[in-house]
Amino acid sequence: MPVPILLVTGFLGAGKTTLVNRILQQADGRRIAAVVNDFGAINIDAELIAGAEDGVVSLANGCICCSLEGDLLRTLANLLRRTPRPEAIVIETSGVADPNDVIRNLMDPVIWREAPLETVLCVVDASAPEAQLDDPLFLSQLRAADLLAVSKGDLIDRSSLDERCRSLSQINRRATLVEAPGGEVPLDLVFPEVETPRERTTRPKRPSIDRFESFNWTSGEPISLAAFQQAFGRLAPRLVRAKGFLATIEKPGCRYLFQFAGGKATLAPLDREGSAQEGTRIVFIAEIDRITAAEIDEAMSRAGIAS
Ligand SMILES: Nc1nc2c(ncn2[C@@H]2O[C@H](COP(=O)(O)OP(=O)(O)OP(=O)(O)O)[C@@H](O)[C@H]2O)c(=O)[nH]1
Repeated sequence: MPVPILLVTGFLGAGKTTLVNRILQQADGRRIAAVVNDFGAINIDAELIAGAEDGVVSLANGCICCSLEGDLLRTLANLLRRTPRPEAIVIETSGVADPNDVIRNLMDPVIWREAPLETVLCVVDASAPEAQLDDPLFLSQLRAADLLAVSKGDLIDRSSLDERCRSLSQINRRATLVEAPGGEVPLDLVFPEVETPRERTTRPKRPSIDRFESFNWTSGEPISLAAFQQAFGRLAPRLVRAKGFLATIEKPGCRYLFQFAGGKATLAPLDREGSAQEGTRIVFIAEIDRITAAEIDEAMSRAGIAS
């Protein structure tokens, strides 16, 4: 039996991992394998994906549309050799990935026969500034999609959400658009169980342009939350995305998930046992030349935090 692939794309911080988690929670015993691509060297997303019946494979420190394309094909081949085989495979691209390049690789005849690409889903942050609609990477992700899942509608008013949905549908008229608050999407749209997955056309590969860079910051010791907030406040204006796990002095034994996306920072306790020992690991993502590793270290140490 061929194993259908769901490809999840979307801009940095749009809500891809949140949506993949919701899908896996609804899987109801179906053996779904997840392949998760983190642009940064620290595999945060793979740790946040819980409940993949058939396991999570993490591809970190690069992008499956370019530097990690061989790793993706090898990973799929390994998943397809498993006994029993997964019933479906979800691939979450990194937010910097151009899905066209991933789709072209998935159209490799051997992969296509065994694991046809069934659905390309793009998660779109409804609350992102309107300027995002002109961003070439965003447009590439949007246009490649069969299904547009609009997240973060709760952060804007109803008429702005309707307006944004209209604009998105105009850019990609072929795609089905659904609102996906907190990553919630109807499973029958995600896995439509079509007889013959549709043929896709992709544009020729373009030379990859390095537009974003990531920085890892780690500390084996618990850090002061108040100091971190102070340091992060200085760094935030130059960042597109940040995420990571924090062990804090204020709450020993508790580990936090830190998220910065769409200009908003959140902190939530993680309820994973034994995780406090793992210290603090944060990935910062910025447009190239907006910030340096030394400036991140300097902001941290100025707030009294040592790596
Ligand atoms: N308010 C609100 N927040 C959301 C929604 N969906 C996701 N988020 C939040 O947005 C932030 C980023 O979500 P992720 O799911 O990690 O985004 P991502 O696209 O996987 O991020 P990258 O892989 O880094 O590109 C997190 O803090 C989520 O909790 C939503 O519908 N509403």
